[in-house]
Amino acid sequence: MAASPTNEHPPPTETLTQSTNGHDSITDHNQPEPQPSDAALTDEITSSGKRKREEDQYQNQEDPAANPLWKTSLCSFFRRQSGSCSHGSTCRYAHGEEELRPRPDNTWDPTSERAKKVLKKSEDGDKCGAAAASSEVMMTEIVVGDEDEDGGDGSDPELSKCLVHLPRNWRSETLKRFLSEQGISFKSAKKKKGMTVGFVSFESVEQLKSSVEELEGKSIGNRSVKVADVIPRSFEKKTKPIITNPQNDQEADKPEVSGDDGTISVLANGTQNADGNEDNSTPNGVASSGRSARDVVTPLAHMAYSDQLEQKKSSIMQILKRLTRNARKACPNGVSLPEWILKSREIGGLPCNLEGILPSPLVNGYRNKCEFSVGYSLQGQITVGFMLGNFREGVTAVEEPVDCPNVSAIACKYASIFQEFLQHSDLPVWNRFKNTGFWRQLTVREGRRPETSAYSENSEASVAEVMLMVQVSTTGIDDALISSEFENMAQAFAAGAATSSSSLPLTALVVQDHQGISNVAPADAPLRQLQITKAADIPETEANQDIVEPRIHDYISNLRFCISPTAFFQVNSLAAEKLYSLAGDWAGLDPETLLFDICCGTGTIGLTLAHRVGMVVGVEMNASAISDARRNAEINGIKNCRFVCGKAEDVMGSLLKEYVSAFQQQDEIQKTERNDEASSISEGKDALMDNAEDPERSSSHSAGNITEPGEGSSHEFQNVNMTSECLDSGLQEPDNQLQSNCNSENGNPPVERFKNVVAIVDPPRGGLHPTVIKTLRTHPLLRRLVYISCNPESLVANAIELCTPSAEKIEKGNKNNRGWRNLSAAGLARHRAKSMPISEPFQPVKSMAVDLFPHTVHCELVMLLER
Ligand SMILES: C[S@@+](CC[C@H](N)C(=O)[O-])C[C@H]1O[C@@H](n2cnc3c(N)ncnc32)[C@H](O)[C@@H]1O
Repeated sequence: MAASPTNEHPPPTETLTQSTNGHDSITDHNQPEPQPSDAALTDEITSSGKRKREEDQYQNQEDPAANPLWKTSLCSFFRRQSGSCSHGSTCRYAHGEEELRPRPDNTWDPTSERAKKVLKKSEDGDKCGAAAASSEVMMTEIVVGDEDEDGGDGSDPELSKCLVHLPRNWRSETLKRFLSEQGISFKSAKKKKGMTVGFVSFESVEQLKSSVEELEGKSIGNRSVKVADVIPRSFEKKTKPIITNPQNDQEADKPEVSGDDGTISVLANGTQNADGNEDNSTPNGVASSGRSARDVVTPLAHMAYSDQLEQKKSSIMQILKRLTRNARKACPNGVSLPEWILKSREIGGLPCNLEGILPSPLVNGYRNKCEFSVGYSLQGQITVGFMLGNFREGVTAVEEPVDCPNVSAIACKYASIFQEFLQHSDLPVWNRFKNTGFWRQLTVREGRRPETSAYSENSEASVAEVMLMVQVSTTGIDDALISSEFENMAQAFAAGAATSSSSLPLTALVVQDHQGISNVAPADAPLRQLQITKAADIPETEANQDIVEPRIHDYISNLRFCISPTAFFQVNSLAAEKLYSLAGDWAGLDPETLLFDICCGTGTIGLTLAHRVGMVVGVEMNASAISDARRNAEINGIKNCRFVCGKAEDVMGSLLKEYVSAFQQQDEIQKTERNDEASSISEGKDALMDNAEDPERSSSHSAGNITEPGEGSSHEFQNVNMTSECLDSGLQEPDNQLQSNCNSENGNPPVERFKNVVAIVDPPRGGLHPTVIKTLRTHPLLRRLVYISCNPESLVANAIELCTPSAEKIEKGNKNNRGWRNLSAAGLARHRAKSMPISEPFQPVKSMAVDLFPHTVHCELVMLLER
């Protein structure tokens, strides 16, 4: 749906009980309260006669789905008869919430959960708006007025106001037009597309007063405008070069959601919650708004850890039940419900047992990676810490990471060293509203010592290495100035580390140059390593004089892992160890197993399980992470792993085909051996070896040109042999040693050993690409799949596609049907399940939560799927 003043989608929320993919939250803050008369469209249609007439009316249309009222009301038969309706998929009414579409006036069936949510949001919004109106919007960057000569802001913050509840798709021009149409005099007006707030400045107190009176409560669409103060009310202006980075306004629409590692640098769903207290500072970082970095970053910190675990477990149970409900709904007519759905009634509707939740060995200071925003505090001070809310709602205030129990003491110290440095820097901090400035973000990554990886609450003592990555935007800034600032920064970090009460490790300092609007930089954003001036007090081993590449190390299951600046690594290493070993136990591994580690990052899962399988094939799209994975295999002396750089959706089909072919080949050989008693087993093996050694067949290829299914079989033996396979990515390692690490351990053709094919998938928050799901589901030899997810919602959505029984006849997808935009993740998955090629479905066998993120709502979920 296109955004319009009356049709705006709220940002995804971060709670476990609501979708984080945005689909479930496609509700409208600005929707009017559903009118009682709307109910006539559902509950009053109870007489079969009336209903029949309406049904006929729809059925006679060529494309009933084109009717604007199609599926805009819930089917009362379906609801009353617990999920059955004689009209099946041709019913014009929605069978459940997932099928429900919005009405032409953008309202929802008033009996639906969505309508109730909208109503609640609108009530909450009014409360929140009232609070905002009486107080302030936490936009701590100067946004009003035009820039003056010295690069500062031309407006007096005392003569500036913030307008709340504006349509998201408005820009400055729209706001100016609106104000002019209302006869409002103003000095300047700014509004960024994507935000719900705008900023207006006035020429005089009189002008401000009369305009505020005129504007307060004015209706735009179905929302009332609220007028709020801009904070901070006064800025200590600094004369700094202002460098403009012209950006596409639309980028502001990009959601700033938490990362796969539960990244805590950016927030979702922040709302203004000011209490009007003018003196808005307290020493412990609690803002006048009543909101602190601790509340925002660790919302469960006020609860006992055992209660946090209970809460997460019950949230996950609710999400898991969606798998059963949706697979039941998606089960094609005439196909019997699978056993696991029938049995789900015995376990409260769960698709399989949730066996519990594994607690994190470390509950405080467990994060080995923190991303700190750079911005202004509510007092207008340059601050390095966490944002107190969502930029879209006008919040840019950054507060120090005080009292956030998941952040390590070391990370806090580096944030504070950087803050001190920035307060004296000649270059400006990044202004999110204007997309100008230089300093943007600080990432602190820690690597632990092996011997202190024991479960200890003193995590600081176990940290041996620290890598700092500072994100900047260099556009338009003089190179000499940049170099001198970097030099000063390196000195500041080195001195700060050395003079800290217990000297801090400092292994590598990297600068990432990023011009985009959101701080989430692409993997290929330029990196530059800075030399750290060795301070006298830092022991030789901890200074970085000889470091060629910026990397740190951590240990999981007694293996050493090398981590480069942008590679993914679980933020809670000790809990990750538990996660991986659980996945390994459930995967049913043995020396005859070929293990696919899909979305393998630095190879952690595959490498920690390599000793339990015949061979590991890891797939990962981040080139640095793959390079780390190969190095990690090497430094740990692991030789039965192959790491492929590429998107899983691009390479999995080819990889599986290679191994399917290998199996088929093996079967044929075995059949020949059985049929021909005269031929010896060794002859069969020799033939295999001969083929494997055929140079025509064993030439290596890169991931970029991995053969697509059906492209010929010349790679079959070569891939089985694996003699030169490990370098099959665009990123060729020059080191021959690495190549040898990927050979089979004893030189025998590994095809003999791989009786089982198992996949462990650990995708990013959005889940697996549909192509990967299809590839895994339709691979006949893949009998077991362990799904690890940091987002149980996407695990459930993917599992719907993996576990729903096939229809007898496959529905062809309608490519022109844009109705999918209104579907929830589960609804979309059901829709896709219909066009899944006929194949044996998986069954959910068991699941377990693993808490990698104490004090937050996030949690990992592991599910075993078998067939
Ligand atoms: C949740 S992390 C898991 C990494 C690793 N298994 C671990 O535990 O450290 C997800 C990984 O998937 C990678 N990734 C994201 N999309 C991908 C895709 N389409 N194909 C392959 N890898 C992908 C990311 O770069 C990231 O390393």
